[in-house]
Amino acid sequence: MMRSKVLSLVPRATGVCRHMSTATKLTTVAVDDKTGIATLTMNRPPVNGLNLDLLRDLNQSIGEVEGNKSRGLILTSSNPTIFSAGLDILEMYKPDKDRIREFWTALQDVWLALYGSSVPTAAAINGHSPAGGCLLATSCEYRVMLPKFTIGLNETKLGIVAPKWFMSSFLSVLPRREAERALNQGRMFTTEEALSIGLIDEVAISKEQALDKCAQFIGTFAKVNPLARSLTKQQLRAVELQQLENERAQDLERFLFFVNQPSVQKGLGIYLESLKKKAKN
Ligand SMILES: CC/C=C\C/C=C\C/C=C\CCC/C=C/C(=O)SCCNC(=O)CCNC(=O)[C@H](O)C(C)(C)COP(=O)(O)OP(=O)(O)OC[C@H]1O[C@@H](n2cnc3c(N)ncnc32)[C@H](O)[C@@H]1OP(=O)(O)O
Repeated sequence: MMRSKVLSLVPRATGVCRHMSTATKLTTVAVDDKTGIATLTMNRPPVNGLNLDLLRDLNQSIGEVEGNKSRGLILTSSNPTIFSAGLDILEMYKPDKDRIREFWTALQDVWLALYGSSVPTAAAINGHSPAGGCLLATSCEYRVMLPKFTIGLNETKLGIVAPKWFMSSFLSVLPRREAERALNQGRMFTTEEALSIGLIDEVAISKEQALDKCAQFIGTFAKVNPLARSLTKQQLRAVELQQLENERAQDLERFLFFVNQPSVQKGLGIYLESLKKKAKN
């Protein structure tokens, strides 16, 4: 039986209330009583764009899963065709100067929490997964994707640069040569291409099957000592995690400097327009 809990959206003590969302549920956590596995579902229409509110919710939900003795975490989306469209470009285009700092800090928090999670993690990628969506998926230990969608780090195509820690997640999954080429090209892979290159681990024909396959992956740790497993994972990921921990402030300043460049703002504006035009047609 599923014990489902919808998270409350109480602002964190350090948060700025003005920017918090309303009663909209942006993530839900459901723990399967039988398996003890938590499914964390993103639910921010129309495309699960990672804005400040969704990032804060994600962080809170990952924290909850860490705290509630779940045996694993499956990340997925309530949208039938989009896992996540990546960072909400509206947060970066003509940004409010305080909010954009909170936004990037929240993104750092989510990556540190997910990539560094002590429980086994898997992504059921039930839709397109560009850029920040790919970051979330590659921060997990296992990926199952549905056919006919795309995944990748397309930043260079947008005239922006994936930060080092985006690259770390990518490099933890792909051979360096493949990762380098894909990053430089800003390449989006189809499900079939992603499978053949190793960017995803399995293909499923439905979301239900993807969730099952993710649960099976998490089940492979059933007979492994949980503390030994979690310390092993954390040691394997320690260098990348520590690097961002040590450089958080510089990483934020680098991002702010880069994103505020007139040429970058211009590019983001053009890209947003093209997305809107496409949506209308
Ligand atoms: C020297 C430098 C050193 C270090 C670097 C330092 C700093 C680096 C600086 C920046 C790094 C930033 C890293 C960025 C990461 C990102 O994630 S950027 C976001 C990238 N995402 C995308 O490119 C995806 C764009 N979207 C799509 O391709 C499609 O929307 C979709 C395939 C996801 C879904 O397609 P459809 O179902 O057809 O939906 P629509 O296209 O019609 O979209 C509906 C609606 O949503 C809006 N929208 C889509 N994506 C976004 C988005 N990412 N942000 C904001 N809004 C988005 C779209 O405009 C439509 O809106 P409406 O017209 O309905 O209002």
